[in-house]
Parts: sequence; C-alpha cells; structure tokens
Amino acid sequence: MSLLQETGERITASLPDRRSENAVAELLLALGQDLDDPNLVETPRRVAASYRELLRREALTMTTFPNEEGYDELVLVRDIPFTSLCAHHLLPFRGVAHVGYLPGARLLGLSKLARVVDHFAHGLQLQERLTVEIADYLDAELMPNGVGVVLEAEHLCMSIRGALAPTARTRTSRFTGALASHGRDHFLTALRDRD
Ligand SMILES: Nc1nc2c(ncn2[C@@H]2O[C@H](COP(=O)(O)OP(=O)(O)OP(=O)(O)O)[C@@H](O)[C@H]2O)c(=O)[nH]1
Ligand SMILES: [Zn+2]
Repeated sequence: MSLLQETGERITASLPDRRSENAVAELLLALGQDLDDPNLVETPRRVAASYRELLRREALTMTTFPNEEGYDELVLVRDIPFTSLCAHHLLPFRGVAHVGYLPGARLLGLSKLARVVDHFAHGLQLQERLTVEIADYLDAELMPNGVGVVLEAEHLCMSIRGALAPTARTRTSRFTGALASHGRDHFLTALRDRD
C-alpha cells in the first residue's frame, strides 16, 4: 500500500460520518429525547463512532510454524473474552470463547486464536453464526486435524430487557475433523479440567 493510499484511508476513517450521525439524531428525536440537552449534543457523533468501531473488522494475519516435533495433542485456549452485537436488537452479547485444535503440519501462533475470535465478533452477529465462522475459518486456514469452538455468552437483549433473564448463559459449539468424529468428549473434558 502506498503512503498516499494509507494516509487517504486514515483521513477517511477519521472523517465525521454525517449520515450515521443524522440517523442517530433522528432516532433520538423519534424516541422523544431532547437533543438540546447538553449531554445529548455530542451523542449522535459518539454513537455513530461507537458503532463504527464495534462493526469494524481488523485484518487477520495467521502466523504459523512448522510442527517439526509432530505435536498431535489438543492445543486449547480457554476463556478468551469477546463482545459482539446481536443482529436482532443491536445490543451486546458477551462472554468467553474456548478455542482448540488438533495440529496437522503447522502450529498456529496462540494469540491468533484470540484474534480470530475478536475478528468475527465485530459485526452484527448471531452466537451460532459466530461460533461456526470462527471454527470454519481456522479449519480452512490452518488445515489442522480438527477444530473445536465453544462459546458461552450473556445476551443483553434477554437479560436487561424482554425476557429479563440476567442469569441465563447461552452455550454454542462447533467441532470439525477428528474433534467432530471422536475427540469431542476429550475437548469437553479438557475444558472442565481447571487444574
Ligand atoms: N438464535 C439466536 N437468537 C438470538 C440471538 N440473539 C438474540 N436472539 C433472539 O432473537 C429473537 C428475536 O425475537 P423477536 O420476537 O423478533 O424479538 P423481540 O420481540 O424483541 O423478542 P424478545 O427478545 O423475546 O422480547 C429473540 O428471541 C432473541 O433472544 C442469537 O445470537 N441467536
Ligand atoms: Zn438480541
């Protein structure tokens, strides 16, 4: 990427997004809010910027290393925190992801598991789709012998409104390859084993 291109993109990213701001102002007005209230004057700009940030996906770099020693046990990273936005209410759902894989020819930089979760969590999501996207991306990019992804989350749309069930947690999972056919119990046991 040329310097000019990069600078141009940075300028574009920092430009105010009038259309989003106007839409937020219109929504607040429609909801009977007073836009002259000193606390609301800057709110359309802040809300537009917040949603842009929550929806923007960072590019992914999958740093891998040759599996020279033939490590063939589960690599499991537990309790990766994530926050996403529910596609139905635009309210957050947040919790933890447990992501693991059975290595093939390559080992993945551990932080990349957290980055993949973060990448797909940005956007308007369903927890089921987020789970599948994380697992299928790792499967396609890393070509391991199997991938396991378990997500546990609180959906604010069902805890602070609507069903008003603040203690409810939703668990979703996706297993591929050997973890789908016979390694699922091993994965779930490793997840429970907190020593
Ligand atoms: N399957 C699934 N459903 C979700 C997710 N996030 C939110 N929902 C649900 O989407 C549904 C939308 O239902 P609607 O009846 O159209 O919306 P609503 O009137 O606001 O429903 P309530 O939340 O029950 O008040 C609700 O049952 C939400 O709990 C998700 O990640 N996966
Ligand atoms: Zn929702």
